Amino acid sequence: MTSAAQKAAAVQADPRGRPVYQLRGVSKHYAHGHIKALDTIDLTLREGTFSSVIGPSGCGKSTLLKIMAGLVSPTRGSVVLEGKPVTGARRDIGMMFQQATLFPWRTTVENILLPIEVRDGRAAAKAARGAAEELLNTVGLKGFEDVYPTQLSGGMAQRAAICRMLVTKPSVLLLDEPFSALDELARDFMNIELQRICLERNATAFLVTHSIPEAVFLSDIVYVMSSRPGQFVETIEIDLPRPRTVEMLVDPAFGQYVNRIRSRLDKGAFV
Ligand SMILES: Nc1ncnc2c1ncn2[C@@H]1O[C@H](COP(=O)(O)OP(=O)(O)OP(=O)(O)O)[C@@H](O)[C@H]1O
Repeated sequence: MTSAAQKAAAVQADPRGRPVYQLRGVSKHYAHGHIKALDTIDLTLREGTFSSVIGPSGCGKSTLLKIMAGLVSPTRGSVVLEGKPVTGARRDIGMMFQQATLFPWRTTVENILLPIEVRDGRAAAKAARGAAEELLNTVGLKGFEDVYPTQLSGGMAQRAAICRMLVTKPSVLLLDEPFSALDELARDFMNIELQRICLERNATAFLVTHSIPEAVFLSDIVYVMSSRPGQFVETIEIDLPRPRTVEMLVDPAFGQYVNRIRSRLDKGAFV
């Protein structure tokens, strides 16, 4: 069988989708081994799935995300994305952080085009302006192309940051508490936006969050992490229909998932 045929057979054999990201035995120590941040993480992210990790403060969630992004090297273990080891920043990875970090001297559209400008130069960024405007349109920021970040609300700035993440057409999205600085209403709205974007693009996404309802709302799979050194202590598949809606936040089935994760965190993740 050819490798393409083998791949197709493997996908057919597993209805959950093609493995995109694979972490095997990933551990991370800082300070010459004095701080053990992560311990033997195994993780497979499948194409088109949304996964979250939740755990106590300082358990190693951001470290895990940075290792996946190629920004930090693991002490042990391997990280493979689309069959190739992750050894540094990659074009096919999109990232979003708690703060939008837009440059105040650049307009909204210029901020969105920055990754293309840095990567491919000014001419390429100029040529991509139409695509950037299209993205702004899809997140409800039509008409804000030429305003400066100080004129955007927190939610609008994060929507611009989503566009900046998507403009290079990444195949995976790594999200480090992207909406935690927003108020609850704006956060619910942004989570619905994020879900829509991921479903439309069949994106593979991985989210770090402190919010149990947010993890349940967005995810197909939630990984519960122990306190440092972080290990996965439970993997919970969220079997709720998509698209998920705000009404589902008060659904008993939703509440059961939230309670299950909360009790797991109470029971062991903090010790
Ligand atoms: N560059 C570093 N050098 C030394 N120690 C570090 C470094 N980065 C993180 N740590 C330590 O590693 C542990 C895990 O940190 P990390 O930021 O990954 O946790 P986290 O789960 O994301 O925390 P939080 O939920 O509070 O954001 C912490 O004890 C932290 O102090």
